[in-house]
Amino acid sequence: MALAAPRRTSLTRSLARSFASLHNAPPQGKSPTAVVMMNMGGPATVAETHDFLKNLFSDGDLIPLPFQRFLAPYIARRRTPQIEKQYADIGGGSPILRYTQLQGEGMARLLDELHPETAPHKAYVAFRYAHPLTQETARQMKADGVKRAVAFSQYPQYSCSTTGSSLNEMFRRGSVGEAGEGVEWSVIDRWGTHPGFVEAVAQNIEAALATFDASARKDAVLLFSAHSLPMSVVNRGDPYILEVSASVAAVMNRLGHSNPYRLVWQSQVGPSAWMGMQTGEALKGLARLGKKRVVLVPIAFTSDHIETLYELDLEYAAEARELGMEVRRAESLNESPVFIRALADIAAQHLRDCSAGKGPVSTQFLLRCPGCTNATCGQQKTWFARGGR
Ligand SMILES: C=CC1=C(C)c2cc3[nH]c(cc4nc(cc5[nH]c(cc1n2)c(C)c5CCC(=O)O)C(CCC(=O)O)=C4C)c(C)c3C=C
Ligand SMILES: [Fe+2]
Ligand SMILES: [Fe+2]
Repeated sequence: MALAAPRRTSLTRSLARSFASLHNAPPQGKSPTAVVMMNMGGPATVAETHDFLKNLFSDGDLIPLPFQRFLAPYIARRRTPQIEKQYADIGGGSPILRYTQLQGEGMARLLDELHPETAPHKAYVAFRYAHPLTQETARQMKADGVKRAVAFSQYPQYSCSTTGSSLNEMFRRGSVGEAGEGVEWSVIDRWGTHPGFVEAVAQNIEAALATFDASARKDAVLLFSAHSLPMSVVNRGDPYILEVSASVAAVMNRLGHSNPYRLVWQSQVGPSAWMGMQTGEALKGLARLGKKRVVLVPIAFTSDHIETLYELDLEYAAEARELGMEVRRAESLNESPVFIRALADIAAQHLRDCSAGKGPVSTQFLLRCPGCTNATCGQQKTWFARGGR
């Protein structure tokens, strides 16, 4: 199939780089407090898919491969056509940069009001596999003369394969001065039960439920769907499964348990064992049991991506319709003002805690997975716990 022309052709590499810093330029003389929005990123155009996949498969914190330097480009090349088609089908690229930019700008503006002591705040985007890459953002921070920086994971729930990988990369860059000399760092590593995040998700579920006939609404099953994790990662003690479950429990409490629900897992890659039950299988099972109304709820990512726009909306929704089901999807957090306020609140509380002497990292952050053998994880945690020194 011919690929659709990229819709966001203006989102080229150079433009993406200029998005590394988002907020208004700080007043002359006062260096900004950097709030670094860390996430995996996605190809802004179809043409960037190969580089995105190559960076992703080269990351030993996400996918440890034998002979990684040789195998990663090979796997990326082979996988590119299939994934290019998916990005073409969702409109020509990933919207993650656009939404992270919008969320970061809104957050920084609110943060100036909520915590004027550390103003001006400036949001930076640091992606692990797409532009602006962590190293590009680090250089921008150095150019801006940043002296105080908050590494703010944009994954609500912590996994060593996601947040851990982003922090490892920032540690590798920051510890050799790429973000500037003597920068004081602190970390926001997880916030999956923050009331503002929970409220934003709950409101999107309520909006989806409202589209069903009033008489049928109460019977609809809420199917929370999160990116799965290989069992090898789960079994070394990674906290992601627990933390996603805690998010779901908090959202259901906020909804007053208005509907029956399950947490299921999507997007597994390759032949190894992954956390289940898989979202597609769960839909089939519910249809078999006569449960024909479902709301799919993305719970582990803060904006749309191929897992929502392609896998949930195109693949699973089509399959479910064939099974005679009525499926809705709760909107991703994207431009939600409730969510943007939550981000600002999380950052403000963190800065208050730092000022109160509670230290640059959370207690939970310091505990490595019991089965972790990745030396960088240990060095990275020690470095951030010392404020980046
Ligand atoms: C919380 C979210 C995510 C976790 C946890 C996660 C773990 C994880 N992912 C892979 C392998 C791949 N993931 C890919 C794409 C992708 N992954 C996430 C999120 C999480 N991944 C997102 C949002 C995306 C899509 C990005 C976008 O559209 O903007 C891919 C590439 C696509 C593909 O080839 O299918 C791979 C590969 C592993 C191995 C893993 C845990 C160890
Ligand atoms: Fe993934
Ligand atoms: Fe780890």
